[in-house]
Amino acid sequence: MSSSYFESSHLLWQNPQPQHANVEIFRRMVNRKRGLDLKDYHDFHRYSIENYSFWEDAWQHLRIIYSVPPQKVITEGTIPNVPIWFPGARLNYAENLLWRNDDSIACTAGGELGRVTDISFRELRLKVRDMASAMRANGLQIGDRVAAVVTNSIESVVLALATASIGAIYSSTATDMGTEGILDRYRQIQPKFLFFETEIMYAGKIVDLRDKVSAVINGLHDHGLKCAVLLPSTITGKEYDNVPKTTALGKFLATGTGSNSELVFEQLPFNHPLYILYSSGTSGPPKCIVHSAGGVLMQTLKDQRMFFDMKEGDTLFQFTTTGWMMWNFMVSCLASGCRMILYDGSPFHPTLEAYLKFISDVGVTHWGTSPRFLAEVKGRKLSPLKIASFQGLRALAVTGAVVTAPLFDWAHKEFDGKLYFVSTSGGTDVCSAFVAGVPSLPVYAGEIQAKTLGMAVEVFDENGKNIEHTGQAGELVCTKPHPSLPIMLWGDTPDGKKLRDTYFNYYPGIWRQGDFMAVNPKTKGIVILGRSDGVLNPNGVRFGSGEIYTVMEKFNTIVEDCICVGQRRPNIDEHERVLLFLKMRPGNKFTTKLEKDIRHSIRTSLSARHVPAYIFEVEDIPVTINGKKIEIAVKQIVSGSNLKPSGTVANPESLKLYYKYKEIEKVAHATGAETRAKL
Ligand SMILES: CC(=O)CC(=O)O
Repeated sequence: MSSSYFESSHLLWQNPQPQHANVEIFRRMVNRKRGLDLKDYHDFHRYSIENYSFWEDAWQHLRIIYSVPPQKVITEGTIPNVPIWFPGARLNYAENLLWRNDDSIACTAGGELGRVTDISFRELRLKVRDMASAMRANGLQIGDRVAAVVTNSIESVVLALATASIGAIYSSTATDMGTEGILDRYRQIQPKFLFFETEIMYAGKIVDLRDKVSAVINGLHDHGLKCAVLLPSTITGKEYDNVPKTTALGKFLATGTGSNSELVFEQLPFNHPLYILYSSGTSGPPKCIVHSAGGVLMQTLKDQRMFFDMKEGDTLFQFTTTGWMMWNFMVSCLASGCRMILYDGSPFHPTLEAYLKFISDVGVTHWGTSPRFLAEVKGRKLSPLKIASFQGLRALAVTGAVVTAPLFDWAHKEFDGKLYFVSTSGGTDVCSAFVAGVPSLPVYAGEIQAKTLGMAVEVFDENGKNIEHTGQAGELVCTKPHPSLPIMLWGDTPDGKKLRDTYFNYYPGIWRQGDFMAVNPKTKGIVILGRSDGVLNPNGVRFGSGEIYTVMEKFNTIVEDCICVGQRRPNIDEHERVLLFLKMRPGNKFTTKLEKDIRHSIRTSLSARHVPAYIFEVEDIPVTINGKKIEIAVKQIVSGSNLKPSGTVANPESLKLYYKYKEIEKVAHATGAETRAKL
């Protein structure tokens, strides 16, 4: 196993006033309330995982709005390992987000067209009231599913909150999801209501979605759909009402009682379902992960306030579509009295500069983005501060993929060393973070600072032994329950067999996240090395693709993107072979010299055993519509499987490029890779 994970780690940033961080205020409150002497974040974390009373403290500190208090913190549920949190409590997620009924701005929406729209908390509440009233008038009830194929807009926030106010369950996908991908999801959850965009703009192109609407409605025939509502064009505002079996939004809203109605927040148990999110579905049908209203509320608020250090009046811009859990995560910031920025469209259109300027101009204090995006800005040699002032920006939060030390360094330098760089990792499965930045702890480049409060994260080896103290990499597991465990997988048996098989079977009774991680014994910082099903294992040395990506960061002005996978052909290969595929930036050539430099860098930064067997140039790297590299599909293809691309793949054609590598010897010979590998 490699011990190189922390070699490039170094101190990058320290909060000049750590005592003012929300997490420190919370720690002091717990000390006072419980008569404890928790000295620092690490003490606090230990307390939080050893005492369920921590969650009672969090309930109080996060100021959860409820009508009936809980009888206790936790009790056994019907699905083994998935307890019921805060039994007896009654609350409503939407009520917790809409308490701030004033004229401050709740959402600012922008996009490629350059139009910026603000909506106040008061106006948002009225819109939610009107939507909920129409939904009720059309028969929506507690527990019904509302599905949406929508852009990241004010309307999509209204839909989610109106649904939640009624106690129905909301599920959205992005508009670029293919028809089959949408049907794979919505056929399973059988929505009663469906909301669909009709016309959108992406990368400067007008996309008419009406054929997709028809195909989805036909595909949901006999799956319980009662009402399909079309949103007006996001470009012209025009209402389309000529798609069979649909109603235009204006007509739909007119069926409600509008200003004559009150916004009613149904008072529901803590673990009442709120959202259905989906596993990526790149290697099988997507799983429908049901999250509870209380669980999402507490965990997202905890993460935003404690780890992003968000305070009332702050502004969060999370770049996301409505099909990624970060959208659901972001929406909760309203509960902290914060504003959120909703951006719809490509960050590269009309220009990357215009997009960066937008973020600065709308006064973002907390900017959530992906390492891939930052790597692109870096690769294009752009300096954000030369484009805009970013006044007010305090935190840069990155998630969605492995973040490398050079990327931390670049961001730190580019923002004059002033930003708190928060790297987090969690997932759709928990709609929150397992590990994240902690604003009162030093930031080390290349490391995520700590495990989040209440999350009993450990590192297990293949035999279920905790190997965290060794600094070696293993599986990220969570050994105790927390409030945002999925309450069920939709369509599962009552005893939760599918849920248990998915998360609790590999290590009996213990949550296995499917990520490969290591903890630095010196700093307690964490590195996530990629998905554990993509772990590379040539000649018995196990490592994560993230280690190779860290090295490849050095080449990012020449190589636009890359993907590293293991090839294992049953009955042909004795050992796994590591293959690295490069997509070159336009105008750059894949040369023997570049390959030699890459091999040298990997050998010296990691070890000779990390050096890929072959390096190839490819035209495209497959990614999900959330921008994640799809290693598992490429691994399966090059190892000889035939794979039907799922609707989650943003560029399904790209997968075809990898089939020829099944016959690796032939391709290596024909492309000269065989000779280059020996140089
Ligand atoms: C918080 C996350 O971990 C987001 C993701 O990668 O899906």
